[in-house]
Amino acid sequence: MAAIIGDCFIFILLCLFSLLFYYLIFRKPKNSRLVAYGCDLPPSPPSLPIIGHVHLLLSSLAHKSLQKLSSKYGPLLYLRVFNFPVVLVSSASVAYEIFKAHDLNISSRDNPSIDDSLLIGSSVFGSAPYGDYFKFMKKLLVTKLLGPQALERSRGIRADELERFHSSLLDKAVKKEIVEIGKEATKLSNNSLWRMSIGRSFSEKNGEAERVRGLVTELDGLTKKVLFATLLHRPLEKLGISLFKKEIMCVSDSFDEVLERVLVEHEQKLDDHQDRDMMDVLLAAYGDENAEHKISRNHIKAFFVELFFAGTDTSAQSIQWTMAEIINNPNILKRLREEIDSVVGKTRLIQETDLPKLPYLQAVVKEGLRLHPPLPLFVRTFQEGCKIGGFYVPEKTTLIGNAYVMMRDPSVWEDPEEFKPERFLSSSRSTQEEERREQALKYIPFGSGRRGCPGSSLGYIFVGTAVGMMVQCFDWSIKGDKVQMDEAGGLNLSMAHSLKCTPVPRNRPLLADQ
Ligand code: HEM
Repeated sequence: MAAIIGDCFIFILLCLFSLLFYYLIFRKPKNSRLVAYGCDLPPSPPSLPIIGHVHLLLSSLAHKSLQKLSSKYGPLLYLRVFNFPVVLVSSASVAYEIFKAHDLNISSRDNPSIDDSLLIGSSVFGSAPYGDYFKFMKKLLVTKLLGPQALERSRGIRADELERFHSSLLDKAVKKEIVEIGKEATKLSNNSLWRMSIGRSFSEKNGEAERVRGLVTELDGLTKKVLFATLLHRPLEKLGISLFKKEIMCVSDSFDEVLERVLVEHEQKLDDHQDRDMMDVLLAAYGDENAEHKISRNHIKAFFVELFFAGTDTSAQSIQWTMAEIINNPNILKRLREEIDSVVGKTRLIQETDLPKLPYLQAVVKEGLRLHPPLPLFVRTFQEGCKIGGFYVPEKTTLIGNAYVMMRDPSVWEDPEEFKPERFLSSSRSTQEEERREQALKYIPFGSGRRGCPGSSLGYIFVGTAVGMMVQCFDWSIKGDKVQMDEAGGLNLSMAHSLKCTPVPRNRPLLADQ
């Protein structure tokens, strides 16, 4: 063990010396573009020699340490990862300016690339530059999976999965077992997404489903390392170092194995399929010499990894956080229940078509996402130099937007730390499109612009129906008076103590029907 620590230490020292060497030899004089733009770089807080602000960006609750930084030094800051520029944005007004005037400029993410990896690299949709490949995949994603018509077609699948979720909770309630809400919610979003995109879910019986969910969790655990690799990849790339390659390739290979099986299964049935799912369409494009965009097998697999990573845990975390808030606020639970009982009644399960008639439930979901955005930071790259807030931002600067801070900004939100769904019921909406957009940017759990989340409607459905069903059908008892709401370290905002509670069935007539 001591030898490993010693090796690591020597390795880090070597890296630092090489970087120092690089920094001293290749450091550019003050950017000449500054003069052309006639303005200076954004303010920069004190930094450490050589490494700059790396330690702040990589702290365990990065969104919180960046929150401290912005509250002390301002909403637009210039940071350094060694000699590479990062701009940190922490206010809605600066974010608005960026998305309004520079959306195209920030529509790519300059992530590190490990050849053949399905997790990071050029085949990954979320890392793809804003170009032909991205546009081709996005069009497919909207028409086959996430757009309004596609969601309408797949409604039955989600209704089925919601019923399965309900039965599983009921079973646990009868046995008086404790439920881990996050785990159950992951099953719901994961099964629904697989069935919606490849026509089947993985079997619970032979442990296949558990294994696939485990891979998404492993991927989740890697996010911090991927952020680390992303922030450091430009200095390290020059030294030929690829961070965490072994761990990343290990998870990537396991995904590869699962997805190759599904691909082969689809290839065998391709000719018989009448109603083609997303994988069929991608396979057809893969085999078509004249396809609008030529894609590889790796592109297809990487696309599915991204989809499940982006869609499963985000929705499950939101369900968990929102339920925790509801359990901690009995008045909100009471009001929510009254609304659901009056609109849905007590003899059938809530459905997603009920959601538009349940404004308070929608407000509760939005408030959950405001206080606990599953992705508190969004990361992009400025492709070209530009002027923001009167300051110059050089080309290839990494943009980090702190959505967590923007959605708790006391100058914009009343009682920002409190769970108050009513704030989303007020009808203070402006009719002016511009003002509406600016208003919207104060609320950005799904990011914004061309690279904003394409799954927001599905996300609202997952969270709204799951939370609605749990409130409609069960009372929830917990150990102690209150659920602990501490945040866990990591790139995704998860609960430090996962929500565990016991369901107690509520609606007798509904139970009798099931
Ligand atoms: C409550 C649930 C969800 C939340 C809070 C969420 C949030 C986000 C955020 C913050 C981003 C980055 C946006 C940016 O950079 O501006 C993102 C990207 C993305 N999300 Fe979601 N998401 C959710 C559910 C989903 C679902 C259900 C899917 C689809 C199955 C999905 C697919 C994606 C994809 C593919 C991207 C990458 C988009 C791109 O690079 O252009 N998300 N999401």
